[in-house]
Amino acid sequence: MTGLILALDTTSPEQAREWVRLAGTACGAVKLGLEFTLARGVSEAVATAGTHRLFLDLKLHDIPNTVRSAVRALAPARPFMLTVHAGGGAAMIAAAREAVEDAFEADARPILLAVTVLTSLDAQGLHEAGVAGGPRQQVLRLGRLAMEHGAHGLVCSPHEVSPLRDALGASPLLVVPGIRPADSAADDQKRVMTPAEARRAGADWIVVGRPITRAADPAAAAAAIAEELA
Ligand SMILES: O=c1ccn([C@@H]2O[C@H](COP(=O)(O)O)[C@@H](O)[C@H]2O)c(=O)[nH]1
Repeated sequence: MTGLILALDTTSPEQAREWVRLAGTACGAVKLGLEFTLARGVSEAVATAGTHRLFLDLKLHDIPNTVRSAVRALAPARPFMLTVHAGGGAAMIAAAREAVEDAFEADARPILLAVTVLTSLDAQGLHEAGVAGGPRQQVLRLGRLAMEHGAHGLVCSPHEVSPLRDALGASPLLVVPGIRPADSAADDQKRVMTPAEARRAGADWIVVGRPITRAADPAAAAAAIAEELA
């Protein structure tokens, strides 16, 4: 069963709430990230998510001590999921996990996700950043590292779901952006698949923003994606 997380990329709480209303029961959680929280703060993110499960996608990436403190600071928000960059390394991921264990109440611990390789990067983008090997190789390397050092799951593109399952088995929760319905125009997302393809690959959750929020009819777009996942 693959769930839909709606990415609410806006600075406006009113707009975010309206998208959630339009998506209705199609979405199983909502994601608020840097754009919203830098403009409005974490408390407003919590208020905007309302009764929906909140994925706080802050992609923390700093020295271990700073990330540990930042994760601790998120405890009052009680997010359902939160993200760190796997590229921050073993000690940073372990520090984030320590904070999840010691700062959150047992029934409110978030799922700690490590972002492997951003879905906006293709082989050329990785090469320009000095990474030898393609996205698949790098995702597998970082995915293994993150899971060995305390992450509960990984953020990856739909193209790496199957290789990750082969390498790491069923236990990592795989959360997958880079989702584009068939016939979508090309944009900044480079490693993409349709919702149905991601479901067949074995994604636990797909993350979808603009294909819903920028659609002429967001409610219909969300319903169509939910249908592909059913
Ligand atoms: O590798 C990553 C990690 C996170 N994201 C986030 O997902 C959504 C995708 O939105 P779309 O509008 O569907 O492209 C967005 O909030 C990103 O910050 C990602 O795309 N890729």
